Amino acid sequence: MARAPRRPPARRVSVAADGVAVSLARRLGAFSLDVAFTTGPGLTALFGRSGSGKTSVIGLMAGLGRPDRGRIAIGDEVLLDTARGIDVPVHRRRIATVFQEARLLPHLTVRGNLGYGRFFARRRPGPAVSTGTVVEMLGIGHLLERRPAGLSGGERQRVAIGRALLAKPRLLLMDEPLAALDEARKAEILPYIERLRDEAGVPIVYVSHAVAEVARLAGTVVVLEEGRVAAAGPAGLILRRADLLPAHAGEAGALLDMVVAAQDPAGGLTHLSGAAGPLVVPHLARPPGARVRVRVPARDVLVATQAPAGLSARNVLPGRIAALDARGPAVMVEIDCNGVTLAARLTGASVLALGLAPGLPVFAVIKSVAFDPTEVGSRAVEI
Ligand SMILES: Nc1ncnc2c1ncn2[C@@H]1O[C@H](COP(=O)(O)OP(=O)(O)OP(=O)(O)O)[C@@H](O)[C@H]1O
Repeated sequence: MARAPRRPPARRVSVAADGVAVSLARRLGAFSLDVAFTTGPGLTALFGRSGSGKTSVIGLMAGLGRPDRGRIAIGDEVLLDTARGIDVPVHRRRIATVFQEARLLPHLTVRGNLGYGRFFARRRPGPAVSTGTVVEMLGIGHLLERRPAGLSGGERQRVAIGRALLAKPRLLLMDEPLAALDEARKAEILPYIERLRDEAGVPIVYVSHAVAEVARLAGTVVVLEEGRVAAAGPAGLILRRADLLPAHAGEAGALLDMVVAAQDPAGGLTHLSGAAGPLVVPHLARPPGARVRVRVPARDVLVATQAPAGLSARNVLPGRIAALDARGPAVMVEIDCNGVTLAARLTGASVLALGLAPGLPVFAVIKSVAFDPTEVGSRAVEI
């Protein structure tokens, strides 16, 4: 069995100019929360299994409870510092929260609910985002005169996001905003959250326990386990490392930033290009030139030491073994494909039989069924 060299600890993100620095400690009955992390300027996922403390962190950040010890700063503005006696009241924190349930005001129309968000922005400094911009970004123009009861769950969430944005927040907290929606509604709302991330200019802290959702949306991932930060860093690094995702190790995989190169409607295929090499995936309804993020789960990658022939898989990328990490019966193999790291999950026996070792030239074979169109993210900017 291949033994991996000990890895350095997870890389941590640096504090961006408008990033958020959080440290919070609180005892909640038998549960003790003690976390410290910083966010990037885009979307940071708070990721962990049920009961790891995600909602508790969001609640303390929103000011819905007080930590025993803690500090929260957005850029250089300190909202909470228990050591210095600073505790900015909730209504002056300018942190907006979107919950699982949209919590719209039922007697008001969508327009009225959005107006309610604007009401809070009146005396807040900085340029106001226009209602028209928010309505367009979230695709809710046709809903303005309707009441919440007549909207789908996904539509209600889009209105709740719009209302939150119109309150001119400095930070948007989203606590599992898709959890109450079925798969079709989730697929419908994800592109709007991507636009929000890329266009609204407000940092987002997004709670989720779904790898696919985090892979699609996050620039930075903070992994919580039993009230502690188990790992934090760029999404591409955290999500491919089974050792950093103990509760989700079987779902580890690489994130590839790619561009739609060409469509092949007759074959029902889309050709993607990226630094790792070209990939062919089932048809994606995106125009040529669109930037996408593709997740390649490690369990869907095979490793060959010679260029495979007579293979039905279309996606074969040359590379070199970068690292081997034995985890129980499985070995996580990192493959450097032209500067992009792919991960493959092999058995120890396969690693021995192939004689895999760092530096060895190999071919990563990706089963094209690995590409689920609903898992492919859009990105207008680097995330
Ligand atoms: N007020 C409280 N008193 C006692 N225990 C609490 C309190 N609030 C939360 N807890 C406990 O803290 C732990 C973390 O809960 P939290 O809701 O933050 O987790 P989570 O990661 O958001 O979970 P989920 O994904 O299920 O929402 C749980 O064990 C919960 O029972």
